[in-house]
Amino acid sequence: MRKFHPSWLVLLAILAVLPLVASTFYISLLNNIGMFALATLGVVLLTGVAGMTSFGQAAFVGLSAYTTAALVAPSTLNLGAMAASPWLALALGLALTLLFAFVLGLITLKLSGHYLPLGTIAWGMSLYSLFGTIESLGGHSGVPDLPPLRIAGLTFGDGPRMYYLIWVCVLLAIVLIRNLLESRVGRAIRALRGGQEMATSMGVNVFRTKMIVFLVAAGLAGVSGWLYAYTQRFVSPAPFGVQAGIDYLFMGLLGGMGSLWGAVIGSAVVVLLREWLQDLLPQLLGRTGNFESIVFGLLIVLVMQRWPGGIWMALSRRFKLRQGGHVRLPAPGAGVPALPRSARPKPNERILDVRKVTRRFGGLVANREMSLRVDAGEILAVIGPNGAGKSTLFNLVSGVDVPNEGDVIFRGHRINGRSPRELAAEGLSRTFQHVKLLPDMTVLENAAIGAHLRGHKGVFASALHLDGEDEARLLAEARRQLERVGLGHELDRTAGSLALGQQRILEIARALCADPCLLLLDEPAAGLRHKEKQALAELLRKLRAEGVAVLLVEHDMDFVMGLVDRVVVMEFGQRIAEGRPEEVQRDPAVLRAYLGGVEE
Ligand SMILES: Nc1ncnc2c1ncn2[C@@H]1O[C@H](COP(=O)(O)OP(=O)(O)OP(=O)(O)O)[C@@H](O)[C@H]1O
Repeated sequence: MRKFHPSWLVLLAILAVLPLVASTFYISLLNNIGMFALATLGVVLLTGVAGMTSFGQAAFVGLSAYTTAALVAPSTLNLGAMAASPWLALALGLALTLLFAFVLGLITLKLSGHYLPLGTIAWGMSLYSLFGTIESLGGHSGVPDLPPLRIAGLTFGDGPRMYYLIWVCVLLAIVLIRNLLESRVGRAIRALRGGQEMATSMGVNVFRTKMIVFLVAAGLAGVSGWLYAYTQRFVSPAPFGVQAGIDYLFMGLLGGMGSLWGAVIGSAVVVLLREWLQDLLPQLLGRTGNFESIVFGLLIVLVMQRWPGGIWMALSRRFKLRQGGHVRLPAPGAGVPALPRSARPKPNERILDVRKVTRRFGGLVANREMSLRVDAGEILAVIGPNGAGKSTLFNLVSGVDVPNEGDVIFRGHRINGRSPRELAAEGLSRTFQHVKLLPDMTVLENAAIGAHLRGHKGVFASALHLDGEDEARLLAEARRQLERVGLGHELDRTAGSLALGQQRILEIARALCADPCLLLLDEPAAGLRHKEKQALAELLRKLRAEGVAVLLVEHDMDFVMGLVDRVVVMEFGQRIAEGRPEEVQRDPAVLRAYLGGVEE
């Protein structure tokens, strides 16, 4: 059972008491804060957690609000008593919002860089225009006279009852999303920020995961829109334009994109400040105008400059609150059944066989008829001067790139053109030349991303916290691998606080969580101190003894020569030597390549 921090009780008590002491005016402000917070939670999830900037959240709120209005307002479709059911309005509002989000997601989520935010602006503008042009929905004048919300004989006006309903929705959303983010699916969502290459190499279906985030964010906007329609009892296009989409982003930025509570704080700051400034500024300046927008602009610049993590981050640092939620740390030896393992290769089984691969970039031949093989329980290093073609070869083997000619055979199967995700499922796992960890996530969570394909629970089970056993097994596996590589005492630390050497070892633990039979290491010793290199070499020897095949691309000769079984030397895209370290060190072609000449 998940433990709740005592501050939850305090918060619940405050939220319960507020409408009893606040005036009607402040209750309606609190209602607005709650509705904004719901939609902003979606923005935090999309932009803060998954790294996809969206200006289109307001349009989804509007879609749901308009669906509700169309069903329940007497001036619109007038579908009779059945259509006036708030549950039907909620279900249809959500369904339509999710359908739109799905279609828009299909079109825009494959866009990268600034094309995605531009895409969200485009659909935000289109939906806004659509709301204003449908005459049966009142055009730009909107839909008036929605009936109040009635559930189980109770009427929810814009007073305390509505307040409780809105804030129950907000708290429920926070709990469900928090559960989701601390699960296997949540780690995949958070991995999106570490770059698609890392996520996909760990077996994450990047497009599907983006779509999940997108739909969850749209669903939150949908609930917010439904509540909005019943609270305001009037729906017009104005609150759902691109400007409103920017406001949601501001709320997230002000509150803090790194935390779900940032959405609540940002919404509260914007709603309250706007209200006060709208009264105060005209009095101070002696004239009316949209002055609060100028103040907001300055405020955003100031907050971003002073507290780039937003107000929530600044507060939690000030009061030393824990960041990043509570990881479900598995107890050591807690009797959690181990995850099933794939069939182990036999000793000396041929794991990787690269046969005469050629890769051309225009007129440049980066790899020319390159061949090499790696067996189980063997460490092979590929070395060569800068530009020799090592990274190209690494990309061809890891599924990042496809050879023009030749074959890459992995455990007897040709894998040319297979995606890194498919290769991860087959037992090929990798680390990166420039470490790709999620610095704010714990060591344990980072490692557990590697076990993504070995878990099965999806979004609903995770959000409802019905993934207990699956999650316990994944985290126990992550713990086992961290102990295997010597990081068992750092489970709860954030990955960003580790030294580079430990980060590289953490990447190896993450790769091991996938239960690989081939480890691909891209310059694993780069930037390490002497002692860290020794620790890394020790670990790789241990893995070799356990039957793992290791292929590493490396520049550091001392590291390579003292560790590996065989070396392949490349120059100008070709293999110029292959053999045991002591053999290649004496090879005249190798000496020529490295020293520019050899004395006969
Ligand atoms: N995507 C690409 N497009 C065009 N040329 C490329 C591409 N990738 C690599 N090359 C070229 O292929 C050659 C081999 O590059 P590669 O990065 O594989 O060498 P390397 O041995 O890994 O070098 P380093 O040790 O400096 O990383 C270089 O001349 C490089 O400029």
